Amino acid sequence: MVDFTDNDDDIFTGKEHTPIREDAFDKSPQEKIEKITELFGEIMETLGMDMTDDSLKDSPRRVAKMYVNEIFGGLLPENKPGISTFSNKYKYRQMLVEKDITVYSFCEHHFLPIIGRAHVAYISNGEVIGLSKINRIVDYYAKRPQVQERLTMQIVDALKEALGTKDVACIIDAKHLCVNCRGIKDTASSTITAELSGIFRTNPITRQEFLHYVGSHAKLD
Ligand SMILES: Nc1nc2c(ncn2[C@@H]2O[C@H](COP(=O)(O)OP(=O)(O)OP(=O)(O)O)[C@@H](O)[C@H]2O)c(=O)[nH]1
Ligand SMILES: [Zn+2]
Repeated sequence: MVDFTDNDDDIFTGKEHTPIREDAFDKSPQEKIEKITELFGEIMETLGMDMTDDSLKDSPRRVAKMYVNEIFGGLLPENKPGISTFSNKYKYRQMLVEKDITVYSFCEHHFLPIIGRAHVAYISNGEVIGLSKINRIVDYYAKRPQVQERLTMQIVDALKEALGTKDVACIIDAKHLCVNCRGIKDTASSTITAELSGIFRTNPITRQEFLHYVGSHAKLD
């Protein structure tokens, strides 16, 4: 069992915490795979699938492994990426933007994909972060059942903590398959969320500069 009380992951805390129970880690990942295999098999049975069919018989285990190890791997705090920061020796004082970060997440209402791009910016307060770590942070929080608003806030919070600055922003532009392929079936629409902190919130020029770099037409005022 993971001792969550000693974990600095924000999975249990903060306004944007992922709703997860305190006994979430009582079962090991392998135990979760076994249980989900059993339960997903029942779903397929109930739908009337022939579970002796060659192509179907291993699907429950495939889905279980995919849930635990891959698409919901961000529910395990031990998968949080190690974030290496360096001191800003070269005194770069401008904005850094990591744009067009691929987002694959899953809507917590329908468990269908959310597919899009994240654009992340920060202004160094003495520390700089390895670029790929920004992509890794996005990926870690995306790999949970999510709503896009919370995902956007979790990314900003993780970077604020890692970099020791409030000057962090994130915009996500994503398509929700629960809107596109079922229900209202609007294939054209996408969703933009923006979490702007520190100077990105207080200074319109900084905010416009960020929007200019990411080429967003979003009107945030
Ligand atoms: N705010 C927010 N809503 C989301 C997100 N992903 C999906 N939703 C919405 O969650 C809502 C769930 O609404 P319900 O009425 O309970 O579900 P439903 O009957 O399947 O709704 P329809 O999709 O309209 O058919 C839907 O309107 C979804 O579009 C998200 O990231 N943020
Ligand atoms: Zn949905």
